[in-house]
Amino acid sequence: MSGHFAGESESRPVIVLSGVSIRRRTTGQEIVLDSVDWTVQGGQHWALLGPNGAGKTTMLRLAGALIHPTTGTVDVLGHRLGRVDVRELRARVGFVNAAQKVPLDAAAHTVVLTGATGTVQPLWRMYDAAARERAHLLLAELDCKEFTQRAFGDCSGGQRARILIARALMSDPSLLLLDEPFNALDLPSREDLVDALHRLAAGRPGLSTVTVTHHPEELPPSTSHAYLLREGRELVSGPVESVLTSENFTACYGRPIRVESHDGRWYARSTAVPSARRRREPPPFPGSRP
Ligand SMILES: Nc1ncnc2c1ncn2[C@@H]1O[C@H](COP(=O)(O)OP(=O)(O)OP(=O)(O)O)[C@@H](O)[C@H]1O
Repeated sequence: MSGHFAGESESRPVIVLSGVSIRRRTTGQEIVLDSVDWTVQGGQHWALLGPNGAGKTTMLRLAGALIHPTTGTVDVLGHRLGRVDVRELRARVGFVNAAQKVPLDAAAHTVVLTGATGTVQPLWRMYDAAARERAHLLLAELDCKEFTQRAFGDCSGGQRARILIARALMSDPSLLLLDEPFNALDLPSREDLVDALHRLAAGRPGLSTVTVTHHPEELPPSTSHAYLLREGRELVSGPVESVLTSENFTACYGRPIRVESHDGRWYARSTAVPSARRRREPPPFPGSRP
């Protein structure tokens, strides 16, 4: 199965947003994205960060050909939105989000198979032996070998996240979009997923990924670039080490934040004393002198 459109090559950009704005008429012409430019090259691994409501998911949905811009142009895998059959294009992009509808009683292996047809329910007649074997291989690659026959609904949050990534890889996409894949994972599950994404990037040089997250701690060491978004506008973007800085995070979130990197991983913490804590003086010890 080929992961490329005819004429598509890894040296070409896989996502290009040029002067993209999005306005929501339903919310009184609210500007969701404002003149956003963004280029993702083949093999790059991007993190999209920014405060709640900054527009991260909207950018991801543009890259997944799920929505169109109000103004500006969006090219995905070399095809301009508005001039291409988006259903065909969507089938070439792996999209993972928590809202993905999945039958809870379906086995993990079945859920992965449905990625071949892009359906919620399995279309059994469409899956040949090669597809079934591929689903097994992807589950093994994502470290899910032991529970291939376990019902999706009985899997833990971390296991579910990895199963959904395996599902998204069934169509052999050259672009994988992950919307808050670490949501509600405990620490060991988070670390397993970080490790899985890192191995995925290392094992598939042609694959580009974009991960929306709130926490730099969730970024695998393979993350090559980052985009900081604030109120629908680019604050800064580029190579990860030039973007994930204390100065940029402080500007992005409007409070002092220290960002550090160790062994390829990233850590952020607020260095501000919350005003509520500052105001609340500790009560005096009973019997203590003023
Ligand atoms: N379908 C919609 N209709 C109206 N407004 C929308 C719609 N989708 C998103 N918005 C608005 O667009 C803005 C950006 O939303 P988006 O989900 O892209 O932000 P985000 O950075 O992913 O936020 P979060 O971190 O909270 O998930 C928000 O103000 C949101 O309310």
